[in-house]
This record gives sequence, structure tokens and C-alpha cells, in this order.
Amino acid sequence: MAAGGCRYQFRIALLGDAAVGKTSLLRRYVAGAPGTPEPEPEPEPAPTVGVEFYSRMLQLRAGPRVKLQLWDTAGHERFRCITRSFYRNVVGVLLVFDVTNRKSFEHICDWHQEVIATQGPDKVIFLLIGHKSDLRSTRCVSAQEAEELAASLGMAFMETSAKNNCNVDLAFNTIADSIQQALEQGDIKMEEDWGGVRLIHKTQVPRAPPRQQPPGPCQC
Ligand SMILES: Nc1nc2c(ncn2[C@@H]2O[C@H](COP(=O)(O)OP(=O)(O)OP(=O)(O)O)[C@@H](O)[C@H]2O)c(=O)[nH]1
Repeated sequence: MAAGGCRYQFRIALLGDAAVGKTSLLRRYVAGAPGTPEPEPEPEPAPTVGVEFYSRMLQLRAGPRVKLQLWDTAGHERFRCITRSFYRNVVGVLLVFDVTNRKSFEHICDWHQEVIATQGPDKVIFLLIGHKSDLRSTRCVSAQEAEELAASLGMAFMETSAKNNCNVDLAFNTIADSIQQALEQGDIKMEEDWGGVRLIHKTQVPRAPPRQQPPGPCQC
């Protein structure tokens, strides 16, 4: 269904190791949409199986209203062949690590490489996310080294917390603005057989009823 007044749909995936907080970040973002009732406190999220889908409308700074289709992928290795099949149709990726889990930070290059290997280097906008920034005492990845990694991979970096609702909207606004900018500058182009960016028409033209076939010669 066309979303009211929307021009584009952007597909964005969250990738990163198991338990870094991808589902929590996404749920926090989707629950924060204007007009959404205050959510009930959620039970602990279960590990994601394969890929789960969310969406939220967003008014971009540059003007257009977009629908973000958000794909929450399982971080566990055993789902990798399922999640990998989704990389081809995304225009944005949040690469998420947990600031208290050094291994999840060290694996960011592998996640990045997986997407590049599928999509090529020029079709995806990345944003590096250091998540669980509320856990100050157990942090083991500094903002500075994460910034350096992000710069070396040609992307921006941001820290978030689903628990404190810190920078959650900002992270999604930032990646959506960057996608919009890349589209305007022609760095990313819409293609028929690619689902990363889709044009959504404001009003759907009702389909013409099927044409009545003129009655053929009687077969009996
Ligand atoms: N302190 C803190 N804990 C968090 C935050 N976000 C998520 N968590 C906790 O981290 C654990 C894993 O969260 P999930 O959202 O399930 O992680 P995930 O990356 O989606 O995991 P997979 O689906 O297995 O890939 C849960 O116990 C969450 O409550 C946060 O911002 N701060």
C-alpha cells in the first residue's frame, strides 16, 4: 500500500554479532514514532531467527517523507546463509557492535566485507553504531578507536543506547539523510530489479477492470 505523501521507501538492515542489541535498538526506534502509544515494557528480546521486519515513516530534513523498511537480522552464525540473501536489496546498513564486547567490535570489518562482497562498494550507505553506551563501567571499546575504524571504512560513527533512548532517532535520521543525499547527487540510483530504494506513488491509480473478451464463436 502506498504510504500517504511518501515518495521513497528505503530498505535498511541492522547487522552485527549476536546480542549486540540490534532488536532492542530497532524496537525502540519503531516504538518512538509520533502517534505511537507509550509501549508496554518489553520482555527480554529473544534471539532473532533469520530476519524480522519493521517499518517507520520519517520526514527527512531535505523535505521528502520516506518509509523506512527496517530489517532486523540474526547475528548468530547459523542464520548467516539466510541473512546473507537479504544484503543485495538494502540501501543502508547500520553496523552494530556492543561497546562492552570487544569481539563484536573486531568483527565489524567482516560484516562490512560481507555486504560489499554482495553489493559492490558503491551501493550501500553504512553507519557504524557503538551500542549500549549506558554501560559505562564495563565499556571496553573507546569512542576514539571506533571513530578511527569508521573513518577508515568511509562511514560515520555514533553511540546509542536503547535502554536510555540515547541517539536512537538520530542514528536512523542520519542514515536516511545520507541515503537521500546520495540519491540526489546520483551516487545511488534506483534500479528496477533492486529493492534498496523504491518510489512510492502518492495515490494509487485504481486498476482498470479486465477487458471483456468479445464472445467467440460458439464451440458447441
Ligand atoms: N544495557 C543495555 N542493554 C541492552 C541495550 N540494548 C539491548 N540490550 C540487551 O542486550 C541483550 C541482547 O539484545 P538484542 O536486542 O536481543 O540483541 P540482538 O543483536 O538483536 O541479538 P540477535 O537477535 O541474537 O542477533 C538483551 O539482554 C538486551 O536487553 C542497551 O542499550 N543497553
